[in-house]
Amino acid sequence: MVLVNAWAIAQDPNYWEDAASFKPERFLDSKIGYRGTHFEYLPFGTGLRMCPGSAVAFKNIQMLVGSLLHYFDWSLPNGADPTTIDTNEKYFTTLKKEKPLLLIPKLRKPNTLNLSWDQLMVVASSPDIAREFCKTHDRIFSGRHLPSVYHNLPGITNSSIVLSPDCSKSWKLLRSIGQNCVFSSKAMESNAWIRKEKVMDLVNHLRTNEGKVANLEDMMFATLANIISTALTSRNLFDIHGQENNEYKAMMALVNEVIEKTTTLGLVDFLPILKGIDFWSKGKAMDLYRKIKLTWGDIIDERKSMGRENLSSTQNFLDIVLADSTFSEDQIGNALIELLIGATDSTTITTVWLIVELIRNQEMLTKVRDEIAQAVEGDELNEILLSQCHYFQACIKETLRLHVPAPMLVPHRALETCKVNNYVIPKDSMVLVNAWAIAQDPNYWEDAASFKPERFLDSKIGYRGTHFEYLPFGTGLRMCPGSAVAFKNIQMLVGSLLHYFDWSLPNGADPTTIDTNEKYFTTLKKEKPLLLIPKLRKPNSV
Ligand code: HEM
Repeated sequence: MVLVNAWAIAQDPNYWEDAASFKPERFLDSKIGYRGTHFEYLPFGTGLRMCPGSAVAFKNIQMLVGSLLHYFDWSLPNGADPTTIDTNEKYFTTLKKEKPLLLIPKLRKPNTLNLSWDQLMVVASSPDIAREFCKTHDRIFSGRHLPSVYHNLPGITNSSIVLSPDCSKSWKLLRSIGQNCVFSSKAMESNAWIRKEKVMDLVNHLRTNEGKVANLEDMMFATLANIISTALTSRNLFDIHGQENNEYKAMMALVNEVIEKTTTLGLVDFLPILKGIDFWSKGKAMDLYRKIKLTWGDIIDERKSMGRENLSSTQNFLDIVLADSTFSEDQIGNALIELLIGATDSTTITTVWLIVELIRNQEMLTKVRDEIAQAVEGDELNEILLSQCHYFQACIKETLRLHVPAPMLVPHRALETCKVNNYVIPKDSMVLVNAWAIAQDPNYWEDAASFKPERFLDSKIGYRGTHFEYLPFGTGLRMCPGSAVAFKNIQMLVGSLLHYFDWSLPNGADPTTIDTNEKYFTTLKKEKPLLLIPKLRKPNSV
């Protein structure tokens, strides 16, 4: 193996004066270029295997950084001194800045930036305005903005429910297949065994690991992923008992990476002017395609090998889309990934906060357990019995109010110019509904910052999008179709974990001191993982 140490060469004091300093002047009036003809400077290599993209890279860097410096002033978070910015590096095959580059932009000359290059954004922060956007003008605001990463995945929008740019034919087709296989009351009833089986898999795993610290967030995520992947494809994604296996870890990393890639917005989402030089999204898109194939490739191949006749008899989501020749394999992979993310990410967040709130409030926890025990009365826990537990359901609703998992829902897009509340909202504006602010509004919620499940007892307020002061699942045409599924999953999963186990914090810490910091990007999660120790409450009841 022959390595050319371009780093050492570029630091060689025989060729570079004061080599460790950043001195751009050395390149002024110098003939040294990056095309591989000056052997003391080889950032792109040289010879036959030299990087063919050197000039493209140079132009991209020039345009991207040039625009960012021209249009914005940049400061460090918390007003830190720019000269103190961290310059540590990390090295594997490339040499990167170790910590992420976090900076705050401020427009330098607001008038020099043509507004049509910007993305106009409108935020609805009260129930009345949310009603205007999502009920009165529902159809007009039923578009979606496509995150930049998807601009580079041709054809993918035709296989999307969440990100379909409008309520297109393929959106309707996929929503109706989803309705048949997952969302409808009939589908939920026939999938009840899946919920129970996957939750009991987790209960049994915890039983054999009694007394050991459990990363409950990961385990609940894996359980929810198995519930949805079994409903969609008749296969588990995770072996819940093999959490130490490399296969489990690789799948967890893969799914988390896909979630991060599809939900993270890039700079180009806010500054569409950068579209032409957006190599960040292009790279991400190609990687995403590969990851989606890795996640579902085997499962799709397996189902295909069963032959059409057998597929139609089983009738899960994958079988139906495979039998219908409308979708390519890439598109099917995308539809599956989207439903996997939709069904796991927000639901896991809610299960985590529900457990945190109940563990901090022992009185409420006892009330929930007594209610479940009374409903079960020596029987096996099941979702029909759990549906009689009104206080527990009120706790779930209150968790969805106080910890709205998608605080701004999923961004909507104006399909036409429309007047709302005397403001003209131009076509293609991004519309966000601030469901978080609405759920904290003191005009609608007394003592809004406190966890008080009682407020939902004897209240008509439900989560189906008809009460505009409470919109955890959105409302209108683009409302979450999985709200009832999510509710049943949370009920069964958390109900079982509380019924079968006592939970304590590692190192005997006081449960009231459990960390409740949040982190926000498109969803609002508990910042640190939920680590708890299970102890069987009634060993013979499992
Ligand atoms: C606690 C759990 C969940 C929460 C808080 C949640 C929340 C949401 C929200 C806020 C939206 C966007 C609504 C809007 O833009 O107006 C959405 C869309 C969606 N959700 Fe959920 N969701 C959850 C669980 C689920 C589950 C379990 C599934 C599938 C089984 C699912 C599938 C979807 C899909 C497919 C969409 C896209 C709808 C469209 O654009 O037409 N979600 N969800």
